[in-house]
Amino acid sequence: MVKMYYENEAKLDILKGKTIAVIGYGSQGHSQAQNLRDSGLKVIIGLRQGKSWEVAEADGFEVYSVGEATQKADFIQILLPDERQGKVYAEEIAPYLTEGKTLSFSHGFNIHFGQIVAPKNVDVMLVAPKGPGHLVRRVYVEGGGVPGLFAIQQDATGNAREIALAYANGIGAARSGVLETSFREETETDLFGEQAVLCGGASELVKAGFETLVEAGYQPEIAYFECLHELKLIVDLMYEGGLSRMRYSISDTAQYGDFMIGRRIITDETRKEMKKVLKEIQDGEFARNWILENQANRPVFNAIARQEEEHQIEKVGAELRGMMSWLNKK
Ligand SMILES: NC(=O)C1=CN([C@@H]2O[C@H](COP(=O)(O)OP(=O)(O)OC[C@H]3O[C@@H](n4cnc5c(N)ncnc54)[C@H](OP(=O)(O)O)[C@@H]3O)[C@@H](O)[C@H]2O)C=CC1
Ligand SMILES: CC[C@](O)(C(C)=O)C(=O)O
Repeated sequence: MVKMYYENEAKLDILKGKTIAVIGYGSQGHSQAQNLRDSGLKVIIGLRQGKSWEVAEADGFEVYSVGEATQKADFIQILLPDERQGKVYAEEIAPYLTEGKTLSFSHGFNIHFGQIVAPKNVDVMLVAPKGPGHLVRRVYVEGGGVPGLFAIQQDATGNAREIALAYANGIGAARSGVLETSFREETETDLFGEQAVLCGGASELVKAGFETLVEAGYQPEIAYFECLHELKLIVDLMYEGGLSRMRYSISDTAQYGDFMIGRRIITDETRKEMKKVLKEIQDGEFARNWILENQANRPVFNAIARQEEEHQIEKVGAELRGMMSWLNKK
């Protein structure tokens, strides 16, 4: 059984009195910064001028340019979009990354694919909550924590593991458990999960189901409830108690579909394609395509984003959710 670290083995002490610079104040940045501050640690924010800067100041943080924040900090947590990290690192972080500091990430993309190469005299690590940023904050405020991973790429100070675990505690991850991994494993599994299953796979499955029902003449509102809304409630059961908890709660008729029909939807073809996607992640083809797409100012990404906004499921969903006053819409 793999070892899980909890608060008792992930003491905050080594980060007490140190300055943590959270670089970026988006989904992960705002949640990690606020959790660390509420855990009693000193946090400053590094940003460019813009929307996030105003939000971080309104949330009561001292905000600096990325270079200034790096200069002032002992621990630098890079929470910028992956595709921008290489440039910002080279221009604004590397010049101030002096001996003994910690360079940390929540995803290993740039280190693993060689876009950032840190000097030998700093610690390099990742501490990654396994969940979306807004939930990292929400769950912490509720008294829990989103579980996390940590990995050490470089231990220049001899304290890197202790520091990583302290950071994991600060963001609340050690409340529910932190697992050790490597940059390679985190990067490849995270990319595979989000591309093939959680984001890519799940949204295509939802749209395919919705389109099938609507094309057959059923009301789009019914199709929305069936294929998108209820998915969250089913996944909640899996999250709380695995597939068996879902099976306990659903009807036997639904369970028949779970056993017999699901495998007609996720076929050997799909599994073959999943393996192909994983191979492209492992051999760097996916990283190259994503880096090149960004260098070309995202022509394909932008075109598909526009088409997706127009999808009927988005319009019907917005109307229905407008009637659900209890929903958290932040
Ligand atoms: N989203 C998630 O839940 C998860 C993300 N991660 C990882 O966390 C990291 C951050 O992702 P995420 O939180 O989604 O990112 P977001 O896109 O939500 O936020 C990015 C932040 O970086 C700022 N920023 C962008 N460009 C620059 C720049 N050139 N200089 C200074 N600041 C800049 C943005 O500010 P501005 O308002 O100025 O644009 C914004 O505050 C990534 O490595 C990602 O893989 C890991 C696990 C989950
Ligand atoms: C599933 C998407 C994710 O990998 C995450 C929330 O962990 C991301 O990078 O946003």
